[in-house]
Amino acid sequence: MTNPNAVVSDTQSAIAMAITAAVNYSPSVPTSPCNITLFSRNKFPITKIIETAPGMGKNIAWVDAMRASSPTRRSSSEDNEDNKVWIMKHPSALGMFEEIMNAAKTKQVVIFLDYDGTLSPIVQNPDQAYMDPEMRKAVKNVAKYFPTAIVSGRRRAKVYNFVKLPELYYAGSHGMDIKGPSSRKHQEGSKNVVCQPAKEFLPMMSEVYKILMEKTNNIAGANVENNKFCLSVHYRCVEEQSWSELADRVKSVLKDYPKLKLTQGRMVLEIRPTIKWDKGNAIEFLMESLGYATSDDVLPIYIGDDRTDEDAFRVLRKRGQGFGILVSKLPKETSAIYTLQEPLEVMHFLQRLVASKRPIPQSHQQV
Ligand SMILES: O=P(O)(O)OC[C@H]1O[C@H](O[C@H]2O[C@H](CO)[C@@H](O)[C@H](O)[C@H]2O)[C@H](O)[C@@H](O)[C@@H]1O
Repeated sequence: MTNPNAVVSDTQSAIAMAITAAVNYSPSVPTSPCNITLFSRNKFPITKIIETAPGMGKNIAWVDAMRASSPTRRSSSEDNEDNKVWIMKHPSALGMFEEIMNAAKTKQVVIFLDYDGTLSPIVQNPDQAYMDPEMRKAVKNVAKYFPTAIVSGRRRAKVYNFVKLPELYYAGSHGMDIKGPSSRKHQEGSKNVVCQPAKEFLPMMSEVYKILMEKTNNIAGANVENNKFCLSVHYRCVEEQSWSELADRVKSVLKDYPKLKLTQGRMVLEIRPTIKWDKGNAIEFLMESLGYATSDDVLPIYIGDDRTDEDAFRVLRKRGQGFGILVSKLPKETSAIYTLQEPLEVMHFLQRLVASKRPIPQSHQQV
């Protein structure tokens, strides 16, 4: 029997590209949704923005666009070589921990954390992407020493319900809904931090949500998630032969809403306002709110796993400050500097950050 909330492969979303190209997946892998683990070497191409509402041509079906960007299968020795080169370019943040700490020595570290795939493993039912209590404890401890923000595609209230730590900053809807902590020791007055750059889109988003629900309700497995300033149409549990139909229906809705655009994440189509505001803008805003807009004495660390996190990695690169850390087991094109393989490693990294702040007990000190 299928476990509706089984942890699924980080790369499962890449099956979108591999669906018909037999070379791209093992024939022994089952193809029905929600009980499968399919493999692809690179999920990044499918998470890019694929089209915006006004320009959606019938000929460039999104599934085809995804197929076109699918990597072809290569021999495992080539894979290993790729992995080696990639990991040299983006070393493990755990392996480089001392270097990171050296860079942080005289600076205030600020922590930005993506949620899905970073703090919680990817699961089939988005409503059940729970956080491990040990991970929660690690995040809670980190926030005792460093200003900490969650930056997620989820609606802010929903990601808060998973994380449940009032001392953090939360940027929901891919950064379009930011709020400061309801309790925080680091920054007095920070509870007033609020930013909703797409506020005027709210009635439109509610309207489109209802229409999408109606349009997709007879496609088995389709799930529309209302993330307030963006909408997620999940197809992880949709039979692959219906993906094209689902995409067509979503696109047909968007034809009437030229101010909305369609982007793609892991097994999810995302509908967002066309405004230029992403996770990168969100971290700029938060850095400014924390008083570090132009400071040299700050070291932001952003940990995320998805294409949307690349906007934040790029901002850090541009600032020439801090580090982006990509959570991935597979080589991917990224603007992050370091990598961690999975949420478990994220937890270990956070725990080490906390340990680095704790005084060494006298009995352990070297003389
Ligand atoms: O920015 P994030 O916090 O990473 O949020 C991005 C999207 O995450 C969620 O969807 C993804 O995770 C689900 C649970 O593991 C999985 O079922 C789904 O296939 C993934 O796409 C969330 O449900 C979306 O609303 C977020 O936009």
